[in-house]
Amino acid sequence: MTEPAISFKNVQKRYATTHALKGVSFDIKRGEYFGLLGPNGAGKSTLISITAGLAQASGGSVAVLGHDVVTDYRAARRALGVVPQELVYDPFFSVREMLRLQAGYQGCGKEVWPWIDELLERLELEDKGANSIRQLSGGMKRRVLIAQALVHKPEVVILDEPTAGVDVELRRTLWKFTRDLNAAGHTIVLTTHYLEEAEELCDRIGILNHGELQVLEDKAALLGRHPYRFLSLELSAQGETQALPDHVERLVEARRGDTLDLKLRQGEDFIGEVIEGVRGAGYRIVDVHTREPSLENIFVELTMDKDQNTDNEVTA
Ligand SMILES: Nc1ncnc2c1ncn2[C@@H]1O[C@H](COP(=O)(O)OP(=O)(O)OP(=O)(O)O)[C@@H](O)[C@H]1O
Repeated sequence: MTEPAISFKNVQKRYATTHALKGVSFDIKRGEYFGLLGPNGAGKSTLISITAGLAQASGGSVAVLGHDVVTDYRAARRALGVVPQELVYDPFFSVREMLRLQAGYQGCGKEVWPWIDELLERLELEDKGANSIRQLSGGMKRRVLIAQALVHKPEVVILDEPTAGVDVELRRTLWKFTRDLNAAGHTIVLTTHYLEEAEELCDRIGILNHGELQVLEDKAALLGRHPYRFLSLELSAQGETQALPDHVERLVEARRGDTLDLKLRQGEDFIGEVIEGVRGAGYRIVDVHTREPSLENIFVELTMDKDQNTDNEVTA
């Protein structure tokens, strides 16, 4: 099969007062680990809800492995597992019963029970299978939520902010789990507000902003395209100091105690000249750190520029 994992074609969504999606078109390739990012109110959840068949598009279409989510919804739903943000469950079932029941809703029988046990093991829930869900901690419920979306072994998995509010250890477990799923051939779509998470995990990034796809790019290319580098200088004043020269002052992003943070344009602002300028003003440089821009820096820059240049709409 050569169909993309998910194909969005001119997807539109209008609510009474909001144009939440303004014609979004792109493909998520089979087998990739895709990061869907965007500021609050950008339209990510709306796009996911339409893909999952929970909301109807006002225009355009979405297909999962070539199956239209409206006209061929059974096959589309079978191919897709969506891990939602909230767990809706019947508190009287045990974890294992609930997962088996969920598999039943998806049209699967006992053939997936070994897979359910494997999920429990890989999500470190193996000793919780017999517990009722209401006895579980928040972090364990989160893992059950993931298992629930995967009971039918969907080829395409969407994770909607899977690590919001979870501790570092569980975050690591979930990262490894999703990586392993991806390595086993599942396409992963991740939405997250933790940009370092997207930077760590994703092959390709899409950024939605005000209902439009603003960026669709390989992560490496996106990180490489950003023409900045950050320089932090730890200073100690020796006797009299003067104001920094203009060519240094205009690069200053922040002063934190004895540390000066600067943002240098690659190929235009040179570290040697900055250091000379700082020394010339009477400072001793105790330590130097340089850092390439992170996805977070790029995200802020791209989404801020858009706000300032073309759109003054305020998002939630
Ligand atoms: N049921 C609804 N009725 C009316 N407007 C809605 C509804 N759901 C979402 N919206 C609006 O549509 C826009 C997109 O919202 P959406 O929840 O898809 O954004 P998001 O990118 O998922 O944001 P967040 O990161 O905050 O979850 C927002 O302006 C939101 O207020």
